[in-house]
Amino acid sequence: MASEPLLSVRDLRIAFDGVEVVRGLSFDIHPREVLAIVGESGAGKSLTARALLGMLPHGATATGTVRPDLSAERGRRIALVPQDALSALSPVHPVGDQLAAAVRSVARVPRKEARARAVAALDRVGIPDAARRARAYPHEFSGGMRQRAVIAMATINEPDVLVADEPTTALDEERRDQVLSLLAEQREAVGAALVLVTHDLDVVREHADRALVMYAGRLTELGPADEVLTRPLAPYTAGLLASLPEYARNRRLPTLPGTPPAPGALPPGCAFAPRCPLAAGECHHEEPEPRPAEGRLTACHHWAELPHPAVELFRDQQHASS
Ligand SMILES: Nc1ncnc2c1ncn2[C@@H]1O[C@H](COP(=O)(O)OP(=O)(O)OP(=O)(O)O)[C@@H](O)[C@H]1O
Repeated sequence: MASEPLLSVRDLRIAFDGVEVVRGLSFDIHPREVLAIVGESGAGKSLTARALLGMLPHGATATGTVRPDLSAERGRRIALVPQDALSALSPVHPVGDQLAAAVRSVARVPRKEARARAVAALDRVGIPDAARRARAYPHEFSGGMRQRAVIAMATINEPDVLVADEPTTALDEERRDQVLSLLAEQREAVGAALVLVTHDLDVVREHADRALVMYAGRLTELGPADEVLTRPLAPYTAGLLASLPEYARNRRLPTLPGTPPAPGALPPGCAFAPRCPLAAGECHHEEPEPRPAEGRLTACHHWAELPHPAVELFRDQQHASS
């Protein structure tokens, strides 16, 4: 990507009680791009997203750098799209007042102007009769309108970076698509980049420019989303793809056997080796570093040996074990 990065993360490490759960992660975020962070539960996706916002949970210690550090300008240059629209809004203040307060928290603008921006933001996300609705309380909004209101809140100050951590997990498929489309449209409207944490490869396919695949707190693969999803270079990415219903339909067993290692109980070498059909030799004693490969980064000693299509790797493994 030609542009100067908006944010550069270098050697990010996050630990609890001395046990590292994010283990030396480096990546950039470019202006206006959608970067999806994917991987199984526990991979460190949420903590990475929270580190960008300067919102790590109590007890976490972090080293490494995020430059520039936008966390002091949270709400203005970087903003969180909350997961749960209801709890993100205060029940005791009208929605428009909450949006106006978000404006005034980062800029000295007169109340009237903040109020006008709040109404414009509600209008922009498609809330009908926004001037009147701005005076309503969250409980007077439907679920869909609340969702719209929190997206308006996240984008009202036109941040450079939006961070959305599984923004649609609690929603059914139809609502999920609506919220993601609205988020995509609003991101475009304010010109922000989006860091999108998700389990859902369909969401990545549809909405992301680049995909950062994480496994056991490390970068496994990073590259253009369509390339990563159609021709993965890392066996772990291939395993995630092999688990999709479109590939798994005709099989009796889940196609990515096993579970990720617990933090603090990592195998020697590559953390994915115990689940990897290609693991051999150095995989069991040397953890692979992310290296450039075909215009991407991949952390695998054997990426060049992946079959095409890569999901065949897991089909073969299944036949061998059944
Ligand atoms: N507050 C905490 N205290 C202790 N350990 C934590 C805490 N938060 C996260 N962890 C541990 O850090 C690791 C990474 O957590 P993280 O939430 O970033 O994973 P994730 O990839 O986002 O998973 P999920 O998809 O389930 O949200 C996990 O092993 C988790 O147990």
